[in-house]
Amino acid sequence: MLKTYNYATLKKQEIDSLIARNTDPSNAIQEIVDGIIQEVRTTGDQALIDYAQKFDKVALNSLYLDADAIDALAQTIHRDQQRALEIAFQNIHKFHSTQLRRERAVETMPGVKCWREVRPIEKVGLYIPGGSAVLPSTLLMLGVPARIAGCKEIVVCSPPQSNGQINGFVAYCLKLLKIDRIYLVGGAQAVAAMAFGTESIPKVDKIFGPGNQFVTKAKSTIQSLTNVSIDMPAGPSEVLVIADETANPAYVAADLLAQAEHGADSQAVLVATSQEIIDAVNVALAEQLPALPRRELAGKAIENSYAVLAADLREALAFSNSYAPEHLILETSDWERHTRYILNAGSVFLGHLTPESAGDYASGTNHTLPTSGYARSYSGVSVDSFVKKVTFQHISEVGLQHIGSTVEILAELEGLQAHKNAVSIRKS
Ligand SMILES: NC(=O)c1ccc[n+]([C@@H]2O[C@H](COP(=O)([O-])OP(=O)(O)OC[C@H]3O[C@@H](n4cnc5c(N)ncnc54)[C@H](O)[C@@H]3O)[C@@H](O)[C@H]2O)c1
Ligand SMILES: N[C@H](CO)Cc1c[nH]c[nH+]1
Ligand SMILES: [Zn+2]
Repeated sequence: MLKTYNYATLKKQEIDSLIARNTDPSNAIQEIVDGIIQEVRTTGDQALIDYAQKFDKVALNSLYLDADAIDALAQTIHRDQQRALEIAFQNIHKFHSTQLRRERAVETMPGVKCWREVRPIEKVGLYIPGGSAVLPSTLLMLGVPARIAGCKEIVVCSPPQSNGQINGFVAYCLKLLKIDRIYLVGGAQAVAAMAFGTESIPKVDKIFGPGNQFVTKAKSTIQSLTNVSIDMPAGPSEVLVIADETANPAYVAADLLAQAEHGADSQAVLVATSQEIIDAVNVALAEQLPALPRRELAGKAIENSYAVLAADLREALAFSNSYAPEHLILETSDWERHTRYILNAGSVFLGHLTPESAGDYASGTNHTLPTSGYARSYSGVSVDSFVKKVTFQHISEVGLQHIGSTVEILAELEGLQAHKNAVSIRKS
C-alpha cells in the first residue's frame, strides 16, 4: 500500500526528503567500497578471488571464461530465447546506429576553419549486474553502442554464478557482440579491477554499467583516484508513474511492480490526479503482488515508495521534474500536450500501451539510465557515451590576416606575451 502525500500541502523540506534516495548518510557504503578498492589495488587478482568467495560464495579456478566456454554455454539456451535476444539486439542496433552523425566544418572567419571528428574511446569496461538477477539485456545495452562506436577493447565483468560460470543468455549476448572473454568478477571489486588493472584484468579508459549501491559508489570513487571516467551514476532502478482518470489502475500497478521487483532499494512512485486513482492502484497492487515470484523484494520496494496526489497533470509534472526519475511513465490519453513540460527524466514512456519493460528489453532505447536524481544533469547511455569528439582547426594565410590581431590583443590583455608572439612570428 503506497503512503499518500498531498502535493498542495507539502513544504519544500518535505519535497526534498521525498525526492532524496540512495544516500549514504553514515558513510557505511563508502567505507566498505574504499576498503575493497584498496585491497584490489594492493593484491590484484587474489583480492578478486577472495571477494568472489566472500560475496558470491564461489571458489574460482579461473577469473575468466574464454571463447570455447562461452560457445558451449550459449548453446544451452532455447531457439526462441536466442531469437528474442537477436530481436532485442537488432532493435537496439537500429536505434543506436542513427546516433553517429558527422558534423559539418565551420569557417568562423575567412580562412579559419574549425570542425569536430568523432573518435572511439579505445578501452571500455562494461559491468553487467548479476547479484539479485542476472541481466543479459544490460550486456546488449552496453555492448551494442560500444561496437557501433568502434571501441577497440571491450572488457566485460559480471559476478559469477554459484557454479563459477555465467548463464547461457549472457553467453549468447557475448556471441552476438563478438566478445570472446568475460571476467567473473562482480561488485565494487570489478569496478576497481577495471579502473586500476590487475594481473588478469586490463585497465580501461571508461567504465559503464548499472549496479547496486556498492557498484555505483565504486564508480563515483574511482573517478577521483584515477583518470578513468564513468558513464553516470546508474544505481537501483526507479520509476515514476503519472496517472490521471484515463489510466488503467491494473497497468499502473504492473508498471510500478516491474521496477519494484529489481530490489528492495528500488523506488516506484505514483503521482495521480485523484485519490480514487491512488486507491484503485493500491487495490491492484494488493492483487498483483502476491503472485510474483520476487514478491518479497517488490513488496519491500513498494513499502519504501509512495504516492503523491496532484491537482492536475501540470502539477504532477512539476513534482516529477523535481524527482528526476530514471523512468517516467505518462499513463494518460492526454500525453501529447504534456511532453514539452518534461524537463528531467532518463527515459519516458507515453500512453497506455507503452510498458516500461519494452524499453528495458527490446524497443531499442537504452536501459542504462541515471538514477537518484542524476537525470537532472546526465543522459542515459548512448553511442555518444563511447566516443570523444576531437576539435580540429586549420588557418590559412588569409585566415591569419583576419584573426591574427584579435588574438594578439587578447593575449596582451591577459599579459601572456608568448601567446602573442606565437601569432606575431607567423605574420612577419
Ligand atoms: N540504473 C540502471 O540503468 C539500471 C539498469 C539495470 C539494473 N539496475 C539496478 O542494478 C542493481 C543490480 O544490483 P544487484 O545487487 O542485483 O547486482 P550487482 O551485480 O550490482 O551487485 C552484486 C555484487 O554486489 C557485491 N555485494 C553484495 N553485497 C555486498 C556487501 N555487503 N558488501 C560489498 N559488496 C557486496 C557483490 O560483489 C556482488 O557480486 C539493481 O539495484 C537494479 O535495480 C539499474
Ligand atoms: N529496469 C532496469 C533499469 O533500471 C533495466 C532492466 C534490465 N532487465 C530488466 N530491467
Ligand atoms: Zn527493469
